[in-house]
Amino acid sequence: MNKQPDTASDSSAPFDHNIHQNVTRKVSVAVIGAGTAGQNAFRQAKKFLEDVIIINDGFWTTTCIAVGCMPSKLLIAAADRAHDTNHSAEFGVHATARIDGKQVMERVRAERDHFASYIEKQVDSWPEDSKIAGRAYINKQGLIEVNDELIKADKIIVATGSSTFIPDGWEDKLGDTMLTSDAVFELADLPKSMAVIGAGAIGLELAQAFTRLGVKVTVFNRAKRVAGLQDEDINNKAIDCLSRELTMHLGSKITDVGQRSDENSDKSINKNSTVAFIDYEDSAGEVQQWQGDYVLVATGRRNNIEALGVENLGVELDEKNRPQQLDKKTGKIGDLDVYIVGDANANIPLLHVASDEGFSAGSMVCDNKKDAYIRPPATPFSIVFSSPQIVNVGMSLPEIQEDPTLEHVIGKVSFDNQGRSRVMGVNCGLLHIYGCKKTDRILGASMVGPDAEYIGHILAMAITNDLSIKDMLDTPFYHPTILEGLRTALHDVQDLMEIPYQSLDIHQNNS
Ligand SMILES: Cc1cc2nc3c(=O)[nH]c(=O)nc-3n(C[C@H](O)[C@H](O)[C@H](O)COP(=O)(O)OP(=O)(O)OC[C@H]3O[C@@H](n4cnc5c(N)ncnc54)[C@H](O)[C@@H]3O)c2cc1C
Ligand SMILES: NC(=O)c1ccc[n+]([C@@H]2O[C@H](COP(=O)([O-])OP(=O)(O)OC[C@H]3O[C@@H](n4cnc5c(N)ncnc54)[C@H](O)[C@@H]3O)[C@@H](O)[C@H]2O)c1
Repeated sequence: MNKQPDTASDSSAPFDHNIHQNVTRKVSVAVIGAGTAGQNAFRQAKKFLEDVIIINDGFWTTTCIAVGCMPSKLLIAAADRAHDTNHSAEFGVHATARIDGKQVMERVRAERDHFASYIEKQVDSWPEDSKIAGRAYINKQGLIEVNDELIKADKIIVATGSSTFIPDGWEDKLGDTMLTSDAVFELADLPKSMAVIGAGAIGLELAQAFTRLGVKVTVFNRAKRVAGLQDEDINNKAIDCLSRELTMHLGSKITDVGQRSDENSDKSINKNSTVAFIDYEDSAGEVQQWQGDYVLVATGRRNNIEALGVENLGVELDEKNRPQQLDKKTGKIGDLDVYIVGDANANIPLLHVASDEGFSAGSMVCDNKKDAYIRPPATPFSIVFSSPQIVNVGMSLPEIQEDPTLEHVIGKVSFDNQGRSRVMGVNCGLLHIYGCKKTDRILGASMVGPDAEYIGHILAMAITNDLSIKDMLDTPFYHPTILEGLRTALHDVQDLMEIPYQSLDIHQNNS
């Protein structure tokens, strides 16, 4: 736990280094948090500066590898194998998967540990005196308290990540029947049943994976929305595709959660014979109850900043603990010598963003910026690894609609009958591309459908590199691919444009 503010040495002046205290170290740069953002920041700063330290509480192998991106994708990989085995009858291939739950979970952990070992090796190679294992707190004097140390740093990079948000009281009420993404990958075996609360990225990915592995999963979400989709048509299509295999109570209101003893419960899962329950009102307002082995709480994540003491450095936080005056390119806060990067700044809590921001902040703290490379803020881009995948790129539809100068058109393609998607039996989906009428450029896109991760990458590349729709349509699309669906949507955008397609005329006039 964080230490409390040192009231004995209270000071109203932020970052006041003149206050006499028993400083144990003075360094140029302190990085707090050794996840992806912090490790990148440390490595980059260390290239140019000797006296850089990194302080971390908990494991040093990053959230992404230990409990995030990688174990979740490993579970999905096993689930997809099972799903394909069990759903090949339409191809005339009949099989039933025999799922060994213990082996599934063991592989998830073994492969996760394999990835973790590379990070461990890297951290091991850093000088011992530059690493401190412990929870940091920034005191009223702007000094870092950690273990028995009091550290004065000229520049501080905060990379403390985020944690699962659990609604008040649920942890106590659910006890051992509650899971979060931190605990779920430690399950020794697959349970029989599970509720997943939250239909965001974490909830959807894990709910579908466990369903495909034979667990009876029920998803609860308070909004009639999945993955936070903001384009109604795409949201409705995603609900349509996903609900073909997932039981989802969208628009439901949870009124209570808890655990109770049940003699019929599976003792191999729960030695105390307890089961979890959820009292809820369904979307029609009917009072209902769910009962099962576990409740996986996936109700969002919050940045780890509330009790860190960044206010003592002069950082202002809003009511949601988001730092004000954040330079999204570098993580720098106003003109302070403070950088807040990765999930800690609550801007875009995704791995590639944490990685880039950490690298940029690590470059910024070096005096010799000649060798520094500040990465431009990435085009917004997210993928939910459900089947079908859900992707958002660039500006969202509400953002575009808010700006009347962005005269937009929406190019569409359905994947329900798209050639290759149908061949592969993955034909459920919809892509919307938001194009700007005047500039022939893509403003953004939202999609649910097969191969969405690749379509998303192509669209992100087009937006980042300012490619026109015409540039994209002049690029070959191989036949038969799912990506041909992207071309159909681009053609649809073009047909709605005020700029006529001129490729042939231009070439002829110039020759
Ligand atoms: C289940 C799950 C699946 C995900 N899947 C994806 C995905 O597929 N793709 C994707 O892009 N993103 C995914 N994410 C998000 C991604 O994992 C995060 O955006 C990313 O890991 C954040 O990195 P970070 O460096 O900001 O924080 P972290 O890696 O969390 O590092 C923060 C570190 O700071 C430490 N710390 C906190 N407070 C203190 C303190 N006071 N003193 C010292 N140390 C402290 C923490 O213990 C931790 O070690 C997923 C997340 C989860 C939970
Ligand atoms: N593939 C990926 O890139 C990936 C995968 C997993 C996680 N992540 C990252 O992790 C972050 C956190 O993911 P998340 O899914 O936990 O959060 P989220 O904010 O995306 O989704 C939380 C969901 O829980 C619902 N919810 C909240 N409180 C509720 C309640 N009391 N009852 C019912 N529903 C409730 C919300 O309506 C929302 O739909 C994401 O924003 C993303 O940045 C990314």
